[in-house]
Amino acid sequence: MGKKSKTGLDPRYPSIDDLRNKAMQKIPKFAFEYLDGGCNEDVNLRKNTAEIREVELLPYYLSKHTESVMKTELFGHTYDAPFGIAPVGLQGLMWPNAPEILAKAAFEHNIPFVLSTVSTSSIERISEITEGNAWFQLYHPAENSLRDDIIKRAAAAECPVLVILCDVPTFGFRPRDIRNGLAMPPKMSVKNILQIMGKPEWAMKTLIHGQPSFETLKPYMPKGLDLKQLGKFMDQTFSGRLNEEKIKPIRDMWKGKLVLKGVANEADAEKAVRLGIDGVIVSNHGGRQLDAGESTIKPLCRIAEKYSNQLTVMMDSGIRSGPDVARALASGAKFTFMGRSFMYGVSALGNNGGNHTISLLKTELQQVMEQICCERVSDFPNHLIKK
Ligand SMILES: Cc1cc2nc3c(=O)[nH]c(=O)nc-3n(C[C@H](O)[C@H](O)[C@H](O)COP(=O)(O)O)c2cc1C
Repeated sequence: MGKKSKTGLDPRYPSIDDLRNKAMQKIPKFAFEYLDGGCNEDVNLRKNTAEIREVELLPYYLSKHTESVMKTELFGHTYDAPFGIAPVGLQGLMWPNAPEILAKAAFEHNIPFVLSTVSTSSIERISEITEGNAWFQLYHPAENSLRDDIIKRAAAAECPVLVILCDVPTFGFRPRDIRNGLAMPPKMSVKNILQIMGKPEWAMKTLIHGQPSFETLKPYMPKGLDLKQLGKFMDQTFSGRLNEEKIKPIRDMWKGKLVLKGVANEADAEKAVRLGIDGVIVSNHGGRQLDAGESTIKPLCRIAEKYSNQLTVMMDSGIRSGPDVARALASGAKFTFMGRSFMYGVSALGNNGGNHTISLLKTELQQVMEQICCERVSDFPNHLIKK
């Protein structure tokens, strides 16, 4: 651990970019490129952050200011900050034990942690760490019996929010992963072994924690699958294409809050309202699915304007700083999520990565709020410069 600054931050990493650079040094290339990349030519990946950063905020320096508070009420819970940790698959491949490290940090900071179906810790373990506060993201199973079983487990684990995903009807086309022959567990090609040998801490920690595996799915997987069989199992088990017929029974069965993630236009938001969904995450999966699509800030503005009174409108994709969170909130998001930012943090700093990244984002966001004289998160839209 480096020396701590007054804010509790490690002064060597005062930005998400610093954490990204450190993560690149610490983890094998195949794992870093899986985390860092978008799809095809990475056009949408770059646009996500670039276009959020075109949003400008107005400061009101002479206004009366008492205090700036970033606590945010969402689905009946008051979180300490208006951002959470988005679901990320294969987390333990990037850094051993990553989902548990991040879930613990999220719990301690009182922000939401969302566990992916294909993460490397189980629903039950993450629920234990977060005392039943973690959300769960469901990849849609092909078989109804599997769907029902996983939903029952999420309910038994007391997850308050179930997130269903509509933006993965097909696997994204990701040239780096194809070149790297990315597989779970990692393929032991000569190239990959050489990459692992160059990252001794990652290799040692992976040895200690064991090879990452899909812990939530373990009960349904035949034992001893080789790589080819594992790929076939995943293809047969999940059918990512969501539609209204598939959502209806989930809505009937799930008594908690239901969130649709991956919404990218008003027509799907309209359907979400009709289906009785509680909230949407306007998202393009961090630019990993449709390179020719819009950056998320654009549909966010349209969807928030039209549906904020019927749905809780949230957003992810491209957010890399406190000012970015502020820009998204000013553009109409009630809450925001980040995927890569937290994974860079945990890959760079291990056990302290979650805590450091959350503290960094909170410090930056607090500074923006005080700078522009914004006392409550809900006041951000009053600071938006409309173009
Ligand atoms: C490596 C990686 C794996 C992901 N896996 C999942 C997943 O399993 N389920 C899911 O709903 N979203 C997944 N996402 C998308 C994130 O939940 C989130 O939408 C995205 O990371 C937001 O963009 P950002 O990384 O720019 O913050 C993944 C994203 C990344 C970077």
